[in-house]
Amino acid sequence: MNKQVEILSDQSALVARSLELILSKLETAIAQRGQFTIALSGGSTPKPLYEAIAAKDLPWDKIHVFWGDERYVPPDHPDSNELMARRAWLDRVDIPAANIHAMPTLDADPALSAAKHEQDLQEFFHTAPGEFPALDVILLGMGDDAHTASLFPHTEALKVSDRLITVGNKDGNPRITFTYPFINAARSVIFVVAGANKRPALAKVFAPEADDFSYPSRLIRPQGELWWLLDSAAGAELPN
Ligand SMILES: O=C1O[C@H](COP(=O)(O)O)[C@@H](O)[C@H](O)[C@H]1O
Repeated sequence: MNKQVEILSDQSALVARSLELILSKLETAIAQRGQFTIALSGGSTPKPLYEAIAAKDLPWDKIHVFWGDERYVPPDHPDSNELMARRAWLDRVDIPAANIHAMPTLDADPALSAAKHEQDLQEFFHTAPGEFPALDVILLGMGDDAHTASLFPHTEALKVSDRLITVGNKDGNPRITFTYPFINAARSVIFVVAGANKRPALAKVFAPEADDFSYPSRLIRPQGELWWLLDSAAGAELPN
């Protein structure tokens, strides 16, 4: 694992650096493999980044968009991660509908949605059950409880290591989420984290010793690159 930590002066510098890094991974992926695969995070932090990506002139037909997690709500619900990304980015550019690989959220049983999405991913990446394909970039956020994607502290999703997709649990409400081994198979994992409220969780995630099940972002140890892009409010108390 190649881990890099950058602390950016403010939110706009954080967005600019995140954009620069993603565009460099996109250029390499398209030059080497003819397409770029990226999984998006939800929450509030990445919205200005998605708006900045939408303003670029990119080869949209070669870009495939996935989500690292989704709230179990219809795609037009205000809490939907898909809706946020569509409004901020995808609805503003000429990306083919077939390149948008949203997580299903309309089944009676979230486990069925997770299984369907797993199958979709296996078909897209031409992988067999039990194999973990490598996305070019997985963007992640981190909650102030150190959750990432929908891998929440002390939940069953943290024990799932034989699948790509599983059902997360946020205070009793289901979510759909990438599993940690699937995230760890990515070529680049990029955390984008902002705000002073994230400092205590970051201290635990960066500590040499702490419990992975209490601080799930610690489980993210990818085979490829691991980037932590932080604004100065989030990164203020990290050791140099
Ligand atoms: O619930 C979620 O929260 C995390 C962190 O969100 P933020 O608003 O603190 O940036 C996010 O990464 C995840 O995708 C989302 O579903």
